[in-house]
Amino acid sequence: MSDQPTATRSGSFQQNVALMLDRALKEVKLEPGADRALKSCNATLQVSFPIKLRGEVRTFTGWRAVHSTHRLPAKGGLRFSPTVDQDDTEALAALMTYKCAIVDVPFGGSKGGLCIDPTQYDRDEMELITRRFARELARRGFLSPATNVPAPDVGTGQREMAWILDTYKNLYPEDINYVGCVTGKPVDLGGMPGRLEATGRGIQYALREFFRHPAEVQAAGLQGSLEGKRIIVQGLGNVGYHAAKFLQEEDGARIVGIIEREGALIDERGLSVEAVRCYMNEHGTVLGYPDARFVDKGASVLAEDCDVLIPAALEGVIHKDNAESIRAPLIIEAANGPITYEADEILRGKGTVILPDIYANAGGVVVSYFEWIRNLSHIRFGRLQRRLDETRGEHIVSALEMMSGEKTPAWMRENLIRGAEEVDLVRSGLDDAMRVAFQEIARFRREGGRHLDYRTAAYALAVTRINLGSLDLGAY
Ligand SMILES: NC(=O)C1=CN([C@@H]2O[C@H](COP(=O)(O)OP(=O)(O)OC[C@H]3O[C@@H](n4cnc5c(N)ncnc54)[C@H](OP(=O)(O)O)[C@@H]3O)[C@@H](O)[C@H]2O)C=CC1
Ligand SMILES: O=C(O)CCC(=O)C(=O)O
Repeated sequence: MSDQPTATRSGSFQQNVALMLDRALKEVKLEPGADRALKSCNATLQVSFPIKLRGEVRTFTGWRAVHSTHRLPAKGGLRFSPTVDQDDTEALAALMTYKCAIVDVPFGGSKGGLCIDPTQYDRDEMELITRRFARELARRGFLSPATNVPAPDVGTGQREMAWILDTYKNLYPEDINYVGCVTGKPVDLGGMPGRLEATGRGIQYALREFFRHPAEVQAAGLQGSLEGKRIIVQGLGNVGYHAAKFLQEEDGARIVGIIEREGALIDERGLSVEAVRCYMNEHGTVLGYPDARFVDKGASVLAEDCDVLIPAALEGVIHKDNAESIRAPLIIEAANGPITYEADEILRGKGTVILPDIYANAGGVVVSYFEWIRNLSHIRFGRLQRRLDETRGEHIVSALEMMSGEKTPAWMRENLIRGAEEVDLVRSGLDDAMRVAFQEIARFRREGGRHLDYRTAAYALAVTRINLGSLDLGAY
């Protein structure tokens, strides 16, 4: 029944990322040897720590990899999963370096992970374990607002970020910027409205931008807008749920398939994302969900007919053994590394258009950047000018009414006088980041007569931006 991760990958996650980088490096001129510097992690910390639980001592192992420090802090999520290991953590840290460069966020790349199955521990036990892990990271300089700032990833969320923040604050109360030691924390504790859904929102904005370019849409064998497009999403966690929900509710897309751990739900008429999520929250599974066809072997649904496929769960789910069967003409990588290098080659050969992870799922880190700036500036965005903007809006409405002698319609009045709330500013900044990055990648892939796929162009553009001249070249 269970549909466990099906990653059949030749080579490790890191080797796959390195192969993708190699392909892009053919498009970029670098100093000799610089490619090796780009492939290796600057530092990886491994910690193992014992905790007494349920009358016995249990030992937990975790990692925090720092891929690059050309900008500081190094930034990236923290994953709690039984499959976490050093190789995956280092691969994910490298992706963070390229991702930050693509969306022009001034961070180095980092990622962390704790090898644990969070479902096996209760809330108090998880708090104990998370706080201890945070202490191990902080004591060794792998957690601080200046050098290394974690965020949520698989198996972690606002709750874990709050525990980490509190642990750091207790260790370093004299650090006036302590609130910025993590992002993705609860809004009450200095988190940013809009960060929770930011990665999913970024997927929506990336797709909207793609569909604003008819030539790119046509090249994918599609036409029109997102309205009515048939979408299959894998993983209804933080990223997958928000992406699918916004695309359905705000763009009129039809979610015809949802693939979860225990199997998949299919409905050609469109599944209600909200209803499925509510069912999952209540029952802990999609098993037994009414009003949809259930497919036992969920991963097989990746190959079902649809317009857009959104893998939003795990790495390596599209691999050499299933790539040929994928029918979606457009794949947007909401997860990190869902397509292996070999599968990517097969899909490219078939003409499948892939919007790569280092662009597509960057919405999270973009809003993390806003959160970190807000924390360092100790003031919420818009606090100083919101009422001023509203007063100016009222003056404009009064002037219009005086000149025209007519009453302004209520909806127009509301739009003109309402000062932006913080979440409006966050969405606007995120939308801008996703639009600009898409346009830059699209330009780069065609520049000088080139005809690159989006992934190769994104990697090449990132490497160009990382500006090797500013890397740590030992000039100390
Ligand atoms: N959170 C963020 O801001 C960002 C996340 N990402 C990436 O997005 C991906 C998802 O992260 P996130 O949404 O945060 O993680 P979550 O843990 O919130 O969600 C992952 C979802 O995938 C499901 N899942 C696990 N295994 C399978 C499987 N074999 N088949 C189908 N579904 C499965 C999980 O089910 P279950 O709960 O049963 O395990 C869960 O619903 C990861 O690759 C992450 O690195 C990228 C950028 C930012
Ligand atoms: O928000 C962040 O800092 C990092 C998000 C992340 O881990 C990712 O983009 O993979």
